[in-house]
Amino acid sequence: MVRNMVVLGGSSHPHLTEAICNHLGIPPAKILLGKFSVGETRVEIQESVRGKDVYIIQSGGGKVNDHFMELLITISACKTASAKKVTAVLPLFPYSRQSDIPYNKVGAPLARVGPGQPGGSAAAAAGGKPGYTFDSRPQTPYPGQAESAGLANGSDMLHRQLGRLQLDHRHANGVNGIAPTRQSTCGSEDNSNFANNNSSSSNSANSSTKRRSDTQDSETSNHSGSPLTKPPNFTPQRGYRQWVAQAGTLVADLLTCAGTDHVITMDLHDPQYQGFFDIPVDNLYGRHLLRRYIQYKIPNFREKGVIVSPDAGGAKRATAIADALGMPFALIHKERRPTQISDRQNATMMLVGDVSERTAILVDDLADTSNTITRAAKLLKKEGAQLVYALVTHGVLSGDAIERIKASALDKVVVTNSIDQTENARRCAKLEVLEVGNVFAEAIRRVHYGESISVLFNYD
Ligand SMILES: O=P(O)(O)OC[C@H]1O[C@@H](O)[C@H](O)[C@@H]1O
Repeated sequence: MVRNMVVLGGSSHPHLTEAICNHLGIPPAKILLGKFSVGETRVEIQESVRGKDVYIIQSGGGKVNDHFMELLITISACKTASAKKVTAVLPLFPYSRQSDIPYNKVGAPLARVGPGQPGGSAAAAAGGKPGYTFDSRPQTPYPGQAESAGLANGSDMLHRQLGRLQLDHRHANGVNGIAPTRQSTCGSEDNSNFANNNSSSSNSANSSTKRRSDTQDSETSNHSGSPLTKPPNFTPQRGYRQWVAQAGTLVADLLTCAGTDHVITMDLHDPQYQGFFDIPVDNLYGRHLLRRYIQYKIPNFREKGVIVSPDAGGAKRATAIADALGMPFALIHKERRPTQISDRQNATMMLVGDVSERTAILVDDLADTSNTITRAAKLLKKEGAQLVYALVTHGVLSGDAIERIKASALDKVVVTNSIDQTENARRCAKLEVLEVGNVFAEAIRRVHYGESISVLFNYD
């Protein structure tokens, strides 16, 4: 029984709150969570937290925005009720993939587009249904874009902002017989290289603004008489997305403003996200759980197994497990250049390493749509793997993820219950769930008594 501690559970994951409280030997505090008919969140803490250390359990899956708002209100309620210290326990940190720029495979927001629009798939065009694109929407501003239908249909505010950023359409297109030699920072491949070389790949507003004014300077000099050539055809460049919100900073600020004194989380997608806070953030590792699963549940893992990272970003995490278990390692490289490979599904993935006749064990921090792990599994089987496991810390499994897994080459998907998996496990026999309640309970206990958290990172 721990003293002077209150554990409050948000509505995202009651099972985990219960598991944590069981380990700590205290009941969860009474809290009323609901909604007013207008949809606003209602929180009422039904017991005293005065002078107590409060731990609020709320995870980032499911109705993530509602859960986050509920968390902020609960933190604030604890503070105004004179709690001594408030710790937000976020097994999956919400918005953690938006710590810098919006996530996706190529670094631009995944957007729905209508048939016939740039980026709309052929299938979408044929079926008349909207498709999805990894292109930035709205597109990177470029000369003349204000006249395009896409922008005309966009919000007025965005339109105005983009309009301010645009170069003179007539200059860029050589109307009036004047065309700049280097017309824009956000145009052709050539120009994109030019911009990157001069900006150390920074996307910040300042550097972007600077690049733009450099360009305008160069245009002016062109006007003053140097020989001018027709610019290359303009294609919008990926990468410059000044108008896209960087929600990670906002989320960190909101938590701090609401009154959070401490954050406990697990396997942050980007560990550097901790640096967005000026309060302590304990980022627990899920890999110990995954490692133990391999040791105790995967037959002949040492002789037959190979750890695979589905992308370069997860290589460090995967090699840590491979090294600890003395296992070989393979990497799937996502090739973004066009190739002649006829199998379009796998055209952008290449395997580095040998999985032939082996049990391939994919390791990743999270599976959301499960596109990554299902595509990786297909490739691994094609390369001769006998069995494919996917071991991921956070099973977000949104949208059609469960159907995708069921239909995939994956033999087993192992996730922790950092997000509630009750329904997913019921729907998918391939899914196995590891308990994280004990890990979080021990972290909470250690934080509460001022004991070392790092020992939690070292256990086998
Ligand atoms: O392909 P889905 O499951 O949607 O997304 C999961 C991938 O996206 C990345 O951020 C994760 O690290 C993982 O590799």
